[in-house]
Amino acid sequence: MGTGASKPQPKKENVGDNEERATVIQNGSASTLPDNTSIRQQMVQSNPADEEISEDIEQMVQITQGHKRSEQTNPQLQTGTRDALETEDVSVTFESFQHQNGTLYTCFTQNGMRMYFDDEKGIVPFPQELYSQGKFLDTYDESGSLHDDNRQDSNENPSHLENDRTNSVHIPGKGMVMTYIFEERINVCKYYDNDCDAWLILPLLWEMNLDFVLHRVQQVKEAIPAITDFKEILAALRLCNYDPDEVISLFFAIFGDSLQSNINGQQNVEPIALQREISKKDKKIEVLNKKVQQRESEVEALHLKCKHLEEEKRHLLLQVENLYEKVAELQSDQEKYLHEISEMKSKNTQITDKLHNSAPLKKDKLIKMLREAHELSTSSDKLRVLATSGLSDIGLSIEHLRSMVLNLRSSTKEIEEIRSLYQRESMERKLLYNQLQELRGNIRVFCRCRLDDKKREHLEFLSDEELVVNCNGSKKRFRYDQVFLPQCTQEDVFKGTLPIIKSCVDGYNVCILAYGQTGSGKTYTMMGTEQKPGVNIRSIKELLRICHERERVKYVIRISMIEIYNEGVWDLLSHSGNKQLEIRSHGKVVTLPGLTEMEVLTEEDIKRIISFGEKNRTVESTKMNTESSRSHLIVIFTLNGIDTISGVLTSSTLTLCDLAGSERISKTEATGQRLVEAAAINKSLTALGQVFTALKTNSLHVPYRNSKLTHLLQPSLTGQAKACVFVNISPDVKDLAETLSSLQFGSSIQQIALGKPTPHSSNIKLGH
Ligand SMILES: Nc1ncnc2c1ncn2[C@@H]1O[C@H](COP(=O)(O)OP(=O)(O)OP(=O)(O)O)[C@@H](O)[C@H]1O
Repeated sequence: MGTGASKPQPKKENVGDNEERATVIQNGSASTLPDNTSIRQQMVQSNPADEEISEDIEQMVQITQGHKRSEQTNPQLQTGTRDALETEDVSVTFESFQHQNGTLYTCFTQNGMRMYFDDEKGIVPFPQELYSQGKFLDTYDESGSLHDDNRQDSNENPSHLENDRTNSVHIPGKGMVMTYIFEERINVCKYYDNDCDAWLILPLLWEMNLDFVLHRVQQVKEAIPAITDFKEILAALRLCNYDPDEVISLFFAIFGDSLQSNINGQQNVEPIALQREISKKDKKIEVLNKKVQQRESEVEALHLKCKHLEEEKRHLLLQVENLYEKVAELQSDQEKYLHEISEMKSKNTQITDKLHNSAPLKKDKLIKMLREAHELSTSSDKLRVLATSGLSDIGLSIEHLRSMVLNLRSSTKEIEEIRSLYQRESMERKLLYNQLQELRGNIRVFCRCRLDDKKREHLEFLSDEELVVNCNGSKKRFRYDQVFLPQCTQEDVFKGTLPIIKSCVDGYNVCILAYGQTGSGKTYTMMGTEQKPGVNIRSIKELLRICHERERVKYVIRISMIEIYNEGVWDLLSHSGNKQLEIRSHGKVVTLPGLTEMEVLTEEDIKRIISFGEKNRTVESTKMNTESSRSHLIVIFTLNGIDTISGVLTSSTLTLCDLAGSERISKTEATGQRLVEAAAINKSLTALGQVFTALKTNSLHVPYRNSKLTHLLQPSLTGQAKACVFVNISPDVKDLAETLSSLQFGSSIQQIALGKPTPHSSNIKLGH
């Protein structure tokens, strides 16, 4: 650092404390004392309010110097004082004592005696009684180390310190770790700013121009070439007191062996950037997960509201119907009354006419007639009142009816609005769920090791994502989305496939494949046993469960079973037996005309149909003189759904594929029929590898048609699909070469993303 001789020296850093502290070291000679003007200048510079204290200090320094000088000029000085001053390293330490009433005392210790400056009395010993009424702030001794009477070492136990400094962070490979902002004394590179007349921190980029710093950054870079970001290194250097060794150990402690493998050139990935990327993705996944959950509950709420409104609408319609009936009844009553009134009126008229026209009547008859006329008039009045009230009832009912019809209209409108909102929310939920899947990768690769009591010292399972194979003294490390240890259950394994099975119900084509040498556990993983069912039965059970749960969508599920043997495609569900099929393509649509499809409603249906297909497979295998492990078994479920609320149609397929054994021809020493089989398997598995490679390199042409297997799987291995590959391995050391080859195959797929998946209307048409 280019600090000019005339420039003031930087003051000692006093981290996290506003109080000024100063230390003056006197090595037996007055000439080694720092210039007291300089000390004062530093203190004033850092805090002008402390000018008063600095004057005290100046006075004390003068006293100390005077003391020394007087000792030189007066050899008769008291012996005790002389002895004390003649000790080799006589030091004066300045301290600040904070009284609980806020008063700050500036003290100094000389010859073991703590003194302070009193305004009236001058320099006097520090009163004993004050010790319990306040505390000493931090001081530095001559070695530069910090003393603090009132604190413990902050490195020992951070938990007692303030809580807002405590936090946690996820470090890939280490999980969630606790963090704490420590308060430490460190070296800081500053420059002298003439304009401010102060020492300021040199910004990172300029600091890089200093030889001192550059040299250290270079040292770290040379030791760990994987860390290329110089700012990252410099930041670490700053925190480690510019000690490159400490930085190197720090990086190794954090990033561990991944740095080592980078040094050995086995990977090109920059670990820090990658780990940050992973961290970011993890956070994004977490946010998306929350959003998905939120959307799901919103969709559920809307669905409930919709149901409720439909119920209300039905209820209102019933009421309207009742009212119509009541109005009709009242109208007929009204007509009846009106009719009766008119009849009475005509009767009345007739009687009056009779009275006028008839010859003079007898008195009795006249009285009787008058009474009758009176009665008629009274009942006519009554009828009129009844008719009037009937009419007003009708009016009221009509009014009620009208408001109900209006209500009905508005609730129909509301239902329509909710329906469109629901449609939007459903789409959004699907998109979010899909984004989540995309982040995790549309192709997930799992490794599963068969359960075996054989020793497996050549296999080391580092975590549930990593395993190492010891091969002739060298170690090969493989990383997958998940590694299932031999003791993992069928349930554990199935859990890994759950998310993509859910996607299938949302309208995405999904494919689950098991790859590995013969006997490595592919069939066990896919089919399983009666007691321990594998992915096939569990996934379709889950499909049925989700379909059943989504009341608003009506699904039809169909199953078909295919075997690919010697590049021939066979329908295993055909009742006529031995039926070979042709694959046809129209653009991206793949069809298998004549393929048998059966509708399934329950788990029992599926078990029955699959066991029928397996029997067919065994019969055919016997006829063809082969073993089931020499062919690929493909079970396809087609899901057609219609959303009863939004009317949206979805169509998707779940393809479950138990591949033939992947062992190499050279190892099997096959001849004749076996050689033909092995060549066909080799061809199809090589084609599968080529398809994955083309996808990995984003090739314009993906060679799906190189084998029947890849041709058939095309809809499940394109941008619109999601796939999951199980790499099954044997723990037996004699299978080491095949294990390595399978693991390498899995690793090559691991780095592929299928592109952006989209739900679609069916693009694999079966049985037409
Ligand atoms: N994880 C496991 N736990 C218990 N048994 C297992 C496990 N994996 C495989 N097995 C058993 O190992 C034997 C071979 O497994 P499986 O038939 O599934 O192998 P495969 O890879 O399908 O062979 P192939 O290619 O010949 O069909 C079977 O008896 C199976 O039950």
